Amino acid sequence: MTTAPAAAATAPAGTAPGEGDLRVAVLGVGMMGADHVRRLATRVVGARPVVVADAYAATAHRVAAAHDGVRVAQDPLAAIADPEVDAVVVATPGSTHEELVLACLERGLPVLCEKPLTTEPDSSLRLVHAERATGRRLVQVGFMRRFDEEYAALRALVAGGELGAPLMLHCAHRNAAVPAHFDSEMVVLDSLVHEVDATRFLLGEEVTAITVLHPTSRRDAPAGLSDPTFALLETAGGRLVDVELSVSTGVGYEVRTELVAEGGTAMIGLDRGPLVATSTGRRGRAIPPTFVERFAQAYDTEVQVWADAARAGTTDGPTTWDGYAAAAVCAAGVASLRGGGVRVEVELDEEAR
Ligand SMILES: NC(=O)C1=CN([C@@H]2O[C@H](COP(=O)(O)OP(=O)(O)OC[C@H]3O[C@@H](n4cnc5c(N)ncnc54)[C@H](O)[C@@H]3O)[C@@H](O)[C@H]2O)C=CC1
Ligand SMILES: O=C1[C@@H](O)[C@H](O)[C@@H](O)[C@H](O)[C@H]1O
Repeated sequence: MTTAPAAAATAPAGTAPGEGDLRVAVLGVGMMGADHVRRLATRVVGARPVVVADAYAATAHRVAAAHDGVRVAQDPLAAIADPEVDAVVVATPGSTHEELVLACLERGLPVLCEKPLTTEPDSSLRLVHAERATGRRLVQVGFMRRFDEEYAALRALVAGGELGAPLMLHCAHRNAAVPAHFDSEMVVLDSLVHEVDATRFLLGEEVTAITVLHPTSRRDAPAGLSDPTFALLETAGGRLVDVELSVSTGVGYEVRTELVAEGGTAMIGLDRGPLVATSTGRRGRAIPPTFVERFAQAYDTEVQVWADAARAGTTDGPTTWDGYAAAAVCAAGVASLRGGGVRVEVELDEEAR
């Protein structure tokens, strides 16, 4: 199991390009990729974006034009082969990750691959082996919650023993909306995958079985989507984790985790920011609209940790094994869903650990 990453130095706003900066290619500059380009250009110290690539050339040109010194590569493989690129951020959809990460490994480039590492365990396992064959750690998987201050604090509480032995986690994961192509299996592969990694991170043990169920769907759920989804994870130590995933609430972005332990409970993810009271009768804290706002600090720290390690010739953070283990749980989750909510045991190739 990966240990907690060292806290990174907080980057000052607006970092000027410098000699010795890590020159980064960002592949896929949709929502996350464009956000990572902005972060590399303005907040991460010692790294800067130099090349972007996207299946839609117009998207790549629009993102490149917003930042000085960023070129557009013809395609992602050309960006990876570019001699002026030292490291790569992969932010294309999960189905494309295996080919792109393999190309980075072949060139010996450090890579920050957005979650999920891949969308099936077999392809993730191939990346575990391919990275190992290089003799180095080169891949950090984008499970950014590990870098969120609240998740780190909850993990420290568990590790410090103040709450006694953990018994259960209650998790809520709510999106106001998801893209039109999202179906019920993507909720498992793209959204639940974060809760799987958070479980492994917080409890320090593997998930061994999963059950995924659908209660009555909200009537206004998008076509192809039964919403909400309920998942029950069982861990190697006999702990239970329940997860409610709602991805079309229309409200905002809410991610909560409550730990139940022998000696007490602890909850993270309550609404943040100032408590506002207005003459119009509103009183309360704001709910962030999306993950971009809720996890802004986590993404910044994640990319800074990655860049610092890459410049030092190492890699930190979630590993290909973490990506593989999460993919194996999610594949079992999809099997559970297809089987109408049956309990499915998770198969892990322990020899590859
Ligand atoms: N860590 C987190 O909280 C989040 C992670 N993600 C992950 O980031 C990745 C991207 O997600 P989004 O930005 O939301 O998707 P998006 O659809 O907004 O952006 C993806 C971009 O990749 C481009 N693309 C697709 N296939 C390509 C290919 N073969 N070569 C080059 N470009 C290609 C698309 O044209 C698009 O511009 C996914 O792996 C997703 O799971 C997404 C949202 C949040
Ligand atoms: O990774 C993410 C998205 O892809 C996913 O669609 C959302 O449900 C998650 O909350 C977000 O963090």
